[in-house]
Amino acid sequence: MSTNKRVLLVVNPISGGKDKTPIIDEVRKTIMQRGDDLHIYETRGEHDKENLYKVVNDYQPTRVLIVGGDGTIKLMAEILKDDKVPLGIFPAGSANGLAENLNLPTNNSELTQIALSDNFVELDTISINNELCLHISDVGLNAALIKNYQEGNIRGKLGYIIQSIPTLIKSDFPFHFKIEVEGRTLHRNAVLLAIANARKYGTGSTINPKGKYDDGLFEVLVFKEFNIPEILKTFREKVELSKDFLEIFSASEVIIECTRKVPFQIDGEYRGEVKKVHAVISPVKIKIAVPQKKAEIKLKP
Ligand SMILES: Nc1ncnc2c1ncn2[C@@H]1O[C@H](COP(=O)(O)OP(=O)(O)OP(=O)(O)O)[C@@H](O)[C@H]1O
Repeated sequence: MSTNKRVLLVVNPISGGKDKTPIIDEVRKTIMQRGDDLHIYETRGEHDKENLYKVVNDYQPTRVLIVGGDGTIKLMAEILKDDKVPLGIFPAGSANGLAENLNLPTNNSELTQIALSDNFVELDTISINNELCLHISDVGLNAALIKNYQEGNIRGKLGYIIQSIPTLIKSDFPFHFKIEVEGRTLHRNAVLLAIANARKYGTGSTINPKGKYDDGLFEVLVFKEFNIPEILKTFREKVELSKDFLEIFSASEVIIECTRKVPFQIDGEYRGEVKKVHAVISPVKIKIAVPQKKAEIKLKP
């Protein structure tokens, strides 16, 4: 067990509509038992980046624990910018896309032990339109759903379910995309085009069965039709999806253009409508504490 760590605990009080007190209490207790030092920062939703830059500079944490969803993990990764300070994650968002891929337990005491442990994975990140993406970004139907969710006032998975039917009715899919990938130019009609570093969405749906977090590549996923039986298949552990439904390209860079503006999201945060998306694998890697073995098996299938 390593001692004398300076642990920064970053808590998003609103994420997932859940009370974070039991997690904070568990972390406080464990840190005290270990004789480590703890500093807690609660996000406010405004000026968090500037505030956290200052906290990191002043406190010089040796470990950062995050209680929140992908948005909060991404915020911290953007501030730390490299893999020197490992992260420990407590999935407490509405849909925990990144954590869904790491096989983390749900029990707070186990999560705390893992978050402070020295068993790590190093994850690739993607720079998309000059913004860091850790998990999945997409243009099309899913981004429209995220926009409607963020404009609605019900948090958590229920909020997404409530918005799904109106999103489907209002959305003007399919969209026509020009895709420049690995020296080829392709034209595709699609309902949704995703750039994925991960295998699963936060809902647990496996959309990128061959995805590896640490191979220096991401996948471009072209969902060509809105096909409910195929969508339901993605919730199984071993997935074989039809090529008429989904086409996949592995790449280190892609340029996507659409003839009209399409809703766009990065790691669950809506970023407006765009006509062009440029994604390239980023030099930033992030180091995350994970359970021994289990996560390795998943990440290197
Ligand atoms: N105290 C706060 N009040 C309001 N918004 C906040 C606060 N702290 C953080 N936020 C917002 O929370 C979002 C990040 O949430 P995160 O991804 O961690 O969890 P989430 O449950 O997935 O979020 P959401 O339910 O909004 O999808 C950011 O948009 C950020 O601005």
